Amino acid sequence: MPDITAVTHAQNIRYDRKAEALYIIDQTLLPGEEKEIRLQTIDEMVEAIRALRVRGAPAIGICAAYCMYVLAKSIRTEDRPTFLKRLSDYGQQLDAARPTAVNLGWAIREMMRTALEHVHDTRGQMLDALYERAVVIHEDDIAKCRAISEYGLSLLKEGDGVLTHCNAGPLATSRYGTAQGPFLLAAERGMHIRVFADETRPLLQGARLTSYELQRAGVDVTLICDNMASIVMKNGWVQACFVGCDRVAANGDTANKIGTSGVAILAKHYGIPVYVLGPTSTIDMACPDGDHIPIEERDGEEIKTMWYEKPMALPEVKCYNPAFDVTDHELIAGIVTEKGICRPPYTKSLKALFDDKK
Ligand SMILES: CSC[C@H]1O[C@H](OP(=O)(O)O)[C@H](O)[C@@H]1O
Repeated sequence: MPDITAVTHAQNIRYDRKAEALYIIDQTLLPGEEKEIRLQTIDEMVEAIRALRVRGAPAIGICAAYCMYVLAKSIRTEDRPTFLKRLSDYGQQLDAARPTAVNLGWAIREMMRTALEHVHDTRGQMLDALYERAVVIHEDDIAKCRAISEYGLSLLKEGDGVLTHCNAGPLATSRYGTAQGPFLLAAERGMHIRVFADETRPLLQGARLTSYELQRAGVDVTLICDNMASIVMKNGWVQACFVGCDRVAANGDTANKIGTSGVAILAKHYGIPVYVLGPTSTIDMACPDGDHIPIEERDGEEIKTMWYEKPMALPEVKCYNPAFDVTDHELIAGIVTEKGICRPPYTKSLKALFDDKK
């Protein structure tokens, strides 16, 4: 029996205030095992982000915010300059774990700003402020994902087919998700949307996570290999593509999981609109275009051996394993944020989002 709420409200990141402990669901074990692990030390936190035990731009930011609180509590000094230096050093180690998702650095800077704002308070008052900021970052994302899901669903009608790439559901965010949020909202409302989920080589976020989330929520999901995207589009089964984002540049160029730009190029060929869905915290107005987005490169073993009983290539074979690529803004029909759907020209429509903040 589908349990939509169990999916939409899955606690991928949980801070236990009584136990004073930070827990995450280890996403590297899904879908076979749903296991919480505790993050206590900087090394455990960096490893968890680097190994994608916690992953997805918003989720990484939320986790980093709680990590900064946990680390602040571990700094035993009453000398405030020393405290701030040590917390800043921890923040730099966390930020270096993965370079592409802008939410990570954004959350760390937000926590450092909070520490500075309370530098003349007592230690207890500062720690309370840091905890409260982490909770606000977490709860804001819940509200943002809900709004993004509503705007995203407004683009679809009963019976539509949608192709998605990688995972941008509750596991990658807080609740509902971004690119997958509209599908869960549709399921809640009894609306039939057919989702084609790319497996998303090499780490299989689509196979392991998206199909796991959508199947359990009772969404009509079909898992395909990445090289099948063209045929499902050609068959007329796809009316739109919904993808997440890790960093959106000021001109609308968007970094997302490797393979996204290929999906967008295919979609343009078949006349299918591509929508990027993500919170404004993923938009980097200081980044002029996609050429300025740092692209994380990962270990080639993720390609050659990670999922196979026997290696699929000779050990000496070179690999190229970028974790993301950049989709040109001209291939994007709209960028769906919690503030609404931005349409081209993005240099204007994205800027307007932040002008609203004033
Ligand atoms: C809601 S952001 C999800 C975004 O993050 C994923 O990357 P990763 O699995 O490496 O953290 C992917 O790019 C998704 O679109």
